[in-house]
Amino acid sequence: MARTPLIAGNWKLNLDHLEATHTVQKLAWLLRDAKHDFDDVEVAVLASFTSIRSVQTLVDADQLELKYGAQDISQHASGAYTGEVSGAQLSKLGVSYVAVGHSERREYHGEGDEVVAAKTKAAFDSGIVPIVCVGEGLDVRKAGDQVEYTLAQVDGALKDLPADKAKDVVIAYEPVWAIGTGEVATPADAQEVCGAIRGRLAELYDDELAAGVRVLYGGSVKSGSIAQLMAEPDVDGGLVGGASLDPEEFAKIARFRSHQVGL
Ligand SMILES: O=C[C@H](O)COP(=O)(O)O
Repeated sequence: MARTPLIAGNWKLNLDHLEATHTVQKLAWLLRDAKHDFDDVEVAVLASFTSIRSVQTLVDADQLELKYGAQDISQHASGAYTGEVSGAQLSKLGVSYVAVGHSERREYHGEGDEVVAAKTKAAFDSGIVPIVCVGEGLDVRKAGDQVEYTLAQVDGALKDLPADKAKDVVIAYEPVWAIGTGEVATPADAQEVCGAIRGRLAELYDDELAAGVRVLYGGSVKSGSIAQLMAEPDVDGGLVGGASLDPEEFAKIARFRSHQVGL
């Protein structure tokens, strides 16, 4: 089954709404004439809550072929949860994607499997596709337990998720030791775990569902490394942090096909 590659930029705690507007304008301009190598690649940016409305206005007004999303979602639908943002609120802003279970949420906000599963469900309940982030830390990698550790996170995030939702989930394998460190996983490292994730999806659901789910790699992705990562059979895109703040670099990443070997 053909999977549409997804290149998603996670801006994290960067860019106010004016900077976000400028970044999207520049990105759209850089990608405007990329039709030949870009047609079937989806590009998205995950903005701070304060920027989403501005990004929406721009994307709608200029009919940009750019998706956008949020970096977090409340597990609750409404109520006395000060500071939280619900799926319904995000959905009203035309959000397509939301990151769930990012390692920075797990580490700094104590989000464990239960919360990640609840947020995954909350996203689907509002018609938003969750990008579920999983991946091991350095100690786990050194012990050689990266596959087992990451698959346990996949099990936790998808617990009780029915197949009609799971078929649309996006999973991002982000080894924590590669995030923001400049140390990108080798294509073989990425493939090992991304392939195992697809295998686990086949066990949890079935082969057909597993074959349709997009599995991204994240961790110091740059324009110089994306093409080789994308050449791996089970890597369907990138979740890009730092490099997504630079529209020129991010556009180059999105146009990975133009610098894939042999093209
Ligand atoms: O969500 C994105 C990842 O945390 C990767 O961030 P990075 O590209 O800055 O390493």
